Amino acid sequence: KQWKKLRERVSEAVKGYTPCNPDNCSCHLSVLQHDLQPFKRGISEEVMASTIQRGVGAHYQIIGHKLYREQNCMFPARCSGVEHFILEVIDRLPDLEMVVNVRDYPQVPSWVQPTLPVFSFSKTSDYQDIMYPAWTFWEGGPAVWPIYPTGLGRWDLMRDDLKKSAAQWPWKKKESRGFFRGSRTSPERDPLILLSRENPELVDAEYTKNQAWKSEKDTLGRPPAKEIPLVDHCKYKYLFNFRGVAASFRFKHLFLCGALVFHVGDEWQEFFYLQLKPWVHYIPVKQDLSDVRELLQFVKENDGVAEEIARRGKEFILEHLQMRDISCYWERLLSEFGGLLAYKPKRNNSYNQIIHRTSKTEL
Ligand SMILES: O=c1ccn([C@@H]2O[C@H](COP(=O)(O)OP(=O)(O)O[C@H]3O[C@H](CO)[C@@H](O)[C@H](O)[C@H]3O)[C@@H](O)[C@H]2O)c(=O)[nH]1
Repeated sequence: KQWKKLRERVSEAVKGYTPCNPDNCSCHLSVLQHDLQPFKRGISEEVMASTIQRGVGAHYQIIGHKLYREQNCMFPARCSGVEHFILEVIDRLPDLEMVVNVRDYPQVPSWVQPTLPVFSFSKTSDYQDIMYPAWTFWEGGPAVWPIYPTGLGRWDLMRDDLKKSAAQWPWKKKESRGFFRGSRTSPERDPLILLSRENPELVDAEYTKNQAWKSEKDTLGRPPAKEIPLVDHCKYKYLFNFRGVAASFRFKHLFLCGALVFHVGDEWQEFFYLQLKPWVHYIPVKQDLSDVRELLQFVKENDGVAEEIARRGKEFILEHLQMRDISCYWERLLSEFGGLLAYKPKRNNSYNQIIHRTSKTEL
């Protein structure tokens, strides 16, 4: 009786949910249409020039199916992760140019006019950046010692590893506990760490180091915890996702464990988040975590409901976040963006052509 309301919330959400059309990455299409809306009357050469001049990202040009970039890229591995996908689809792209922000934080606040076209991987509704699939689907993700020394990447390989681990940890074998490992990139994570210290049976959540770690203050007064690879998260039923600086890359991985994802806060987005629905695919948790105890209790006492949400979440990522969906999103995004340029971009001869030795995902 106590859980009637929450059970109803789940069944209503499931009833109201229509699975999206998997053809041509159409699932995520409304996101790029929304992001490109401010530019529907065209992007002039002047607007593009002032975007480039602001220096908030790397200036790319695609001319005659070749990719060129200004010399500088703030994070070369991130640029490389972006270029991988562009090169995959370049034969089908029109001539265009764009500015790609490879920092974590978005750059185009909604209140600033005119809206400048800047591509960023993540934003909140306070920003008008154009979202693109993050570099980390290929390379350039955060380096975590000793588990991901060269940086989190290769979503294709990660998908396989996580699927294998999920098979070893079917729902019935998983431990009925909340789990989180990560660094203190946002203090919004603190309440879960504190809850774990108070009630380790309910949730096992600890801070690890990142490159910015200086003292125990950065791990909330305790020594940093040992890093746990994402595949080893699969032995727990309830996995937590939080924003960090911007969105956290871990969100997509957690689903593939076949675990129930507790998604804290709903401000920070990546291009695929919109199609994941609260109660259908994951458990939404208030940003201040004030409802987390109740939610953990609910899923423990309604194991069948929890298992079904976890199953739907995993299925969504398996079906709609494949490597081909990433390439397809890039292609549609850049094709439509190119169509909005109100001028013909001219090649900057000081830029080098970008050629990757392996630009095919299968290699
Ligand atoms: O023991 C651990 C610790 C971390 N991770 C993973 O390592 C990645 C990095 O984790 P964390 O240090 O917590 O950073 P995040 O806050 O998730 O991500 C930061 O780093 C990203 C790339 O730099 C940014 O885009 C985010 O906005 C920023 O908050 C995540 O995928 C974690 O799941 C593990 O698998 N096991």
